[in-house]
Amino acid sequence: MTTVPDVPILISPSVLNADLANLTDEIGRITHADYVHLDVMDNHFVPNMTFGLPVVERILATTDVPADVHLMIDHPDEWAPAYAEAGAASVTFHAEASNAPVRLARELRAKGARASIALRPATGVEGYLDLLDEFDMVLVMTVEPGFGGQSLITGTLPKIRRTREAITALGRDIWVQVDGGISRDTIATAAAAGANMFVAGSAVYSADDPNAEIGALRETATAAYRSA
Ligand SMILES: O=C(CO)[C@H](O)[C@H](O)COP(=O)(O)O
Ligand SMILES: [Co+2]
Repeated sequence: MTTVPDVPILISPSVLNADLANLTDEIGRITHADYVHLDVMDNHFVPNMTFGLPVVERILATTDVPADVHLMIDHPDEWAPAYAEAGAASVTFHAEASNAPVRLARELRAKGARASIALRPATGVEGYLDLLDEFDMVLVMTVEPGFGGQSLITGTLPKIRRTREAITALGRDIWVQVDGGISRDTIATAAAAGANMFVAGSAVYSADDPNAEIGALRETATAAYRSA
């Protein structure tokens, strides 16, 4: 982890585009990561399906890298607490899917996880600014959730900026995560807008040396965040 004034710069590789039949080995290739990002999809909230709690539990049991679970599922109020109970360091649920985001965040925190709320590209942050204190992180989706390997939607950058401004005004240590289309070409823009935690799937797993790629991403983001 690198820290710029008050803010840790964190790289969380997504295993979505890794070899899902060899997850232990694939996670073993990202030992320089701060977190491992686990995309849970249910084929209802998004038009794709990955893995669920039993697989996440096995990953948690076989890796020392803290897990950053991204739930792209309906009914997170019902399902998310089990991921915290299983030992995920951070649990992110979608604002669009939750009926009671504050209650759920409190439950996740009570179970020892960082509580995080995700916003699809079309979901504004304004409705959540008064609730920021209830969360440890806001995930600003930089692609439509569902698939890896997409291009970052630049129209999401103002939302990253607005979220960071509100957090700074509050004076709290709340992280801003970006997810989707993050690579050496785009990470500086997202960091300069105020993101401090970066999910990168295809950029890390298509690299010959995933750990070297993580280092390069972290270095670029740190420089961009500092100079913003
Ligand atoms: O949540 C996600 C997709 O919904 C993934 O985390 C994300 O897309 C990572 O993949 P890439 O870095 O290849 O865009
Ligand atoms: Co994700």
